[in-house]
Amino acid sequence: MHSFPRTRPRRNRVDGWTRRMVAENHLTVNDLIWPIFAVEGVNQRQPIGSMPGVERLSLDLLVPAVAEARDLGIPCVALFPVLPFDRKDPEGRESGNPDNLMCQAIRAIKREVPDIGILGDVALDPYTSHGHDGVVKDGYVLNEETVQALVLQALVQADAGCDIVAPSDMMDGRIGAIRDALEAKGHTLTRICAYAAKYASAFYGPFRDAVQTGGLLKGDKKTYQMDPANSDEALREVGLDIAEGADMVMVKPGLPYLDIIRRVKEEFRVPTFAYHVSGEYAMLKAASANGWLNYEAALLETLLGFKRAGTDAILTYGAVDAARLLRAAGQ
Ligand SMILES: NCc1[nH]cc(CCC(=O)O)c1CC(=O)O
Ligand SMILES: [Mg+2]
Repeated sequence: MHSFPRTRPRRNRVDGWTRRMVAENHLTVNDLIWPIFAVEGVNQRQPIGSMPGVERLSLDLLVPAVAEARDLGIPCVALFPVLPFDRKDPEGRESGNPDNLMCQAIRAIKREVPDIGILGDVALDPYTSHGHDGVVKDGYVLNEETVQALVLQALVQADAGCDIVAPSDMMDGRIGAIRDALEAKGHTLTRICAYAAKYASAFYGPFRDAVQTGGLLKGDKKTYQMDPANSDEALREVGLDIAEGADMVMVKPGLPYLDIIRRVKEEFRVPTFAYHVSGEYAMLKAASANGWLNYEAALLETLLGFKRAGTDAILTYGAVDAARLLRAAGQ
């Protein structure tokens, strides 16, 4: 005797309105943070070979691009400076200059586009002549000396009007040191987004092209960034950063670490961001350039995957593309 299934999951997939009604997760423009690269000069628009569609922009072009992102409803941009080599030194001292490119960019954006958030990257690698995120001695990145420099860097950015400082260096104790310094200087509402679980990843290659540190870097960052083998350690790192005063935590890279995002979110229930990093973006672009996948569809699916894993916001080079697609879809 033939029997029919009483429960047919396909019934709820039969048409668009049902699918919309039963969808468990949603991607909106409010989930997007757009990383951007600033360069010195005027009328500079420099494409980055390994990141098609991404450009380094001088401030006269960067500010209107940020205004466009604001008009699309993107809540926040993440700022990265690209310095000429002659402004770099072994200690990365330009990072603490209150009039450096980063601070100029923050002030220009706050003046012209006050209603978008600015997340300022705090790390020494764009400023050091060796490309490491810290002060190096005998081949080792010194912790306390580096933290001191990061505190100064965070303070000049906060003074310039940065809303969120985001240490991406992975030194121990830097969140507490930065929090204390911000409080002492009256920056009580400046938020800290900790790159809490940042892995020593092969997916940062195109970013190092973008900030022109790849050719400088000797060795790797394995003595400070995390081992991709580890997962419990990510929870310890996140726990420490929250205890030290982080307002938001980040997992980086994104797709290969969705399990980490899920564990962090379930364990701590704090605002949890993911960084869909340069190499992940480059993969989508390269495959779509070959006609092997559809960039738009794969981007939106990827970003929705971050939401499903428990992410509150996603740093992605595709933020403007995604915002336009969401708007066109009426979302
Ligand atoms: N402070 C370094 C930094 N900040 C953001 C990225 C990578 C971002 C990306 O790949 O998109 C890196 C690279 C690194 O650790 O070498
Ligand atoms: Mg840590």
